[in-house]
Amino acid sequence: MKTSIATVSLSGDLSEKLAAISQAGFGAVEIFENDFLAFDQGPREVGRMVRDAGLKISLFQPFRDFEGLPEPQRGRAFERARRKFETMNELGTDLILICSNVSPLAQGGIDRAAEDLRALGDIAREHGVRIGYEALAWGRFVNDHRDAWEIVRRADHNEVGLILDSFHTLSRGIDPASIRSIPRDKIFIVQMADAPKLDLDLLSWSRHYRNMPGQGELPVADFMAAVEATGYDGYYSLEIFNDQFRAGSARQTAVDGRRSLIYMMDRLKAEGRAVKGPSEPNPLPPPARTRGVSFIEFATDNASAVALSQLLTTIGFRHAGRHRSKDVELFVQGDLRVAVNTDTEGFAHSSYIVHGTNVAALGLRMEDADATLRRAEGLIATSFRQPVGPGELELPALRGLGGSLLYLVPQGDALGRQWEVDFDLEPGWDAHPGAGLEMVDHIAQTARYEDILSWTLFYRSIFDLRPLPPLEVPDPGGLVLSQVLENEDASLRIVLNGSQSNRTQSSRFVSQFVGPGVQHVAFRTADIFRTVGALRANGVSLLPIPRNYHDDLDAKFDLEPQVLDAMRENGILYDRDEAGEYFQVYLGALEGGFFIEIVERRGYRGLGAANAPIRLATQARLKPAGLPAI
Ligand SMILES: O=C(O)c1ccc(O)c(O)c1
Ligand SMILES: [Mg+2]
Repeated sequence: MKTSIATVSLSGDLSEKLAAISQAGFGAVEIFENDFLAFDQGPREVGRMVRDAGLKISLFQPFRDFEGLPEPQRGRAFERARRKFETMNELGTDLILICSNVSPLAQGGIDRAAEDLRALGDIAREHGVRIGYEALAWGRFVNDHRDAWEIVRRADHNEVGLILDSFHTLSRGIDPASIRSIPRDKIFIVQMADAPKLDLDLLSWSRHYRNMPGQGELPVADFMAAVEATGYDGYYSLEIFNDQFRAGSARQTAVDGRRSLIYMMDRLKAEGRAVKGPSEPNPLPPPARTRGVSFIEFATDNASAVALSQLLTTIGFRHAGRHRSKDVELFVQGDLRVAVNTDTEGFAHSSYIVHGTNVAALGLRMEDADATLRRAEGLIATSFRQPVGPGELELPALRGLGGSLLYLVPQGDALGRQWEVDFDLEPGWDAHPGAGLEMVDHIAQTARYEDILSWTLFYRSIFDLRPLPPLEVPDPGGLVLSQVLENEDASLRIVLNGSQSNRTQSSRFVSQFVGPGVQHVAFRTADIFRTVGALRANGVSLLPIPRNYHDDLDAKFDLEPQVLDAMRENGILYDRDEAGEYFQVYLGALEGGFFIEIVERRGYRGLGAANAPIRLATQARLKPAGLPAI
């Protein structure tokens, strides 16, 4: 697959963009005219910079408002084009994009447009360049690739071809199958973009909300499959107009872009919908199944470890053992494994220095850990290794959110032995029902707002987690975007939260406390009332929920009075969906803002989104009194 990306997709100046694009492994770049015009070096120097970065220029764009003009504008448009061709010769590119006319002066008429393109094709040929015609979704007369193709067909000129752009086709609901009957040599380049479904005018939607294939909701795979069916073997070129990407890290956006194309192509191949060219690299290992969370590892220091260990013990964990060669203590309850790492060297220690006490690593149970590692590397994720003691297990690991680690824990024998091999364990260490906490229900990670799409793609492409429709949750300090991802059997649920306001709990966690990372973990119990009873007997205080909330519950749901009273008394939140019921309770936060949630799920599938604003408001209100520390 030949990959390319438009400079308009990234932040920074032209040289920063080129460095990021080259580093992410793209073969080519579309030079967006503004990036060139605003740069302080001439076309020859820019061409050299591109080649020095190991890239080609796939396209120079856009050339606007060309076809179907009356004189004298028509003559001027030709003159303008001639000048661009000269620039292209100096840049060292042979393809320019002409987007369909949006000018009120445009006259329309398919044959008039075809004649204009044919005449321009002659001039292009003299300059050794080609022109590609693209239907903008909001073009005045041409807004559909089928019409653009008819114009190109009638222009009947070697130097005149079609440019397809998934956004323009899919945003208008045009069936991409219509691409299958276009001859491949007339498709000069294919631009790729996805987008969330929004009820917005086409131009604003396109200019602000495009995202990478696989990050949005448009049927980009069907579009790409249709292109593949033609035998097209040119560039897939990302053209992503997105406000967050313009503000984010160019390097990250470029990596995400390459990841998205590799992921899309891999999906198509797996479904038998892509042409397998001889030059294609080996397919990625298929996404291996995740089987829930194996362990959670905190990085901390000796002083803070006291409070953390105490918290774990009061909620029913027992100390189960100690690492053979590192300062790591293991705590166990039900299927839960929590490691508290106070080592003064290695990864956890660096994590502690940077973030303070935090969840430095998560262990994910993988059906095939090695295959997942290879898949992740194929999707240009960063793997991680650190020295292990003699005879100790080395788990494959990836860099995750905020620099944390995701250990890929193999299933079967190795999994069972992981603790025995590396830890000195106390007798009966793995049979401890404690307060009834059995497993991890979900992990909530807070990210920078502009990084949520990036991590969504990460979890989706590598771990095959399915993103649910994103939600906006009100916090007293602003809105929080909440993106849930889950695996097939919902044994792994990850919630990504991020906010544009700097006054929300999420933003304060990122900017003032820990940085991007795990902000809360929800443990699941089979009986929340019993668990809460045990916790209270241990002196654990729970987040008190306002009376109004439970009065409203009473009005909304037909609950037993004793159950409602018990919920009121213990600050238990409640929700119900067509599949069942959900109970939630929150503990106070540690210094830095990490907190624990406890849930009971009776068939219910969601995460209690309706209760999140109540919880956020309560945490914000109690902040000065010290229950939740943030
Ligand atoms: O928004 C635009 O103007 C614009 C310009 C060039 C393109 O290729 C495109 O898809 C959109
Ligand atoms: Mg385009």
